[in-house]
Amino acid sequence: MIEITPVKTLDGKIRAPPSKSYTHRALFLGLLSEGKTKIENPLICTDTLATLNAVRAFGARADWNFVESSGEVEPAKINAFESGTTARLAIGIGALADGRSVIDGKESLRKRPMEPLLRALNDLGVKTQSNGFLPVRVFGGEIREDYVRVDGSISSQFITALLILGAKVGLSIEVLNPVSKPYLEITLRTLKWANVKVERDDGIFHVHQGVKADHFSIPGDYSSASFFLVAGAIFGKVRVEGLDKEDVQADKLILDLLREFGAEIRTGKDYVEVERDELVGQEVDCRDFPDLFPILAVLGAYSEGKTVLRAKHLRYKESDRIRTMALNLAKMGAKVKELDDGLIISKSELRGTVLNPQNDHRIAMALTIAALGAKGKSLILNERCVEKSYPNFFKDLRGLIDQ
Ligand SMILES: O=C(O)C1=C[C@@H](OP(=O)(O)O)[C@@H](O)[C@H](O)C1
Ligand SMILES: C=C(OP(=O)(O)O)C(=O)O
Repeated sequence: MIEITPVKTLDGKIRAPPSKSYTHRALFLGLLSEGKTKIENPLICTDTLATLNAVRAFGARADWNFVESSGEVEPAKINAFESGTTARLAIGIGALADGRSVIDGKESLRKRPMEPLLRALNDLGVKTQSNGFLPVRVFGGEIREDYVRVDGSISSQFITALLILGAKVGLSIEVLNPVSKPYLEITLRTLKWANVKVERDDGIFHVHQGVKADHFSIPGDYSSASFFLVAGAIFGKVRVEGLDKEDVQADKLILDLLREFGAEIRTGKDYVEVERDELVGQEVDCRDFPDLFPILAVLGAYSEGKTVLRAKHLRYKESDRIRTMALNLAKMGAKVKELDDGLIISKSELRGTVLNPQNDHRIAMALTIAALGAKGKSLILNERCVEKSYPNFFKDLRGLIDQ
């Protein structure tokens, strides 16, 4: 556990870690591309280690900065740890391997749904075995159809998995009720960098066969940066360097959201700076940026009036993020009400206490920021869960406080 001592103000800068979403995609597209693919500035964390291990298990020679592959995929046993992105993308890639692949994970990942992707693979003629959750067995090697419909109402990762599969075999993918839509833009952008041709026709993606990935340069991660950007809005001024203003990441929307809450935002060539101003609560549909939900709930606790946050699929992440945030913020004394699809939180005087993020990295990071303004010290249990996406989070926080 780690003790968090409240701060009076923050005024400093950090450098954003690389993007987890881009790193996953670069590694898997390197696997599917014949030859050597270079990866510059990859994120090294538990989730991307699961993907690096998977790429090796599927037959490539790979390390953090390169993947060398025949372009073919061998049957493999995959342990995705707790990485939903790794598991879903690996299940799709298992359809290419001539034989049986087994994709499994641990703890929270075994509770996260896989069924919409399995149904899509079955419709393509790929045999799978599972109860709709991990472990999943995929009997690959024969894809008999080139058109598939997929339900995107629980996760965009099912669609990303099919888009990446389509780069090898050619697929038309009809998407129903998509959530987290900007993550599809990240997928399309990395497919473009891998010279994959994709045509869009309303809700249908036509992915042409053929992938040649030579080089990826991973941009800064807005999801990880969001914790410190919100800290700037609440406690003073924070500059985050290494962020690309032109990026398509879902959580780049934190900038517009912070403006709507009332914070001062300044941007430069590769940085974003947030400064405290009068914060007023907002009603936000978080369906397209689910990873911002935990830190937006904290922002709501420091904003005048009420903040309403909604996104039903938040219950299917590393924890039930609606319940976990509501319970912990209530324990801090926040005025918070859990809804079926989100929560309502009002400006509250928070008090330090023992906080349990339920092993969910984004909850641990959000509660840490909440604790910085509480009355009295807090303890965060199992804080090492942040290593899933942001191993240097507490180091960066200490650096910011010491500036
Ligand atoms: O495609 C990706 O890289 C991700 C998609 C999102 O998941 P959902 O599409 O399941 O919401 C997001 O929560 C996750 O952190 C990463
Ligand atoms: C949910 C997340 O990632 P994944 O779905 O890959 O586990 C996350 O990073 O918050």
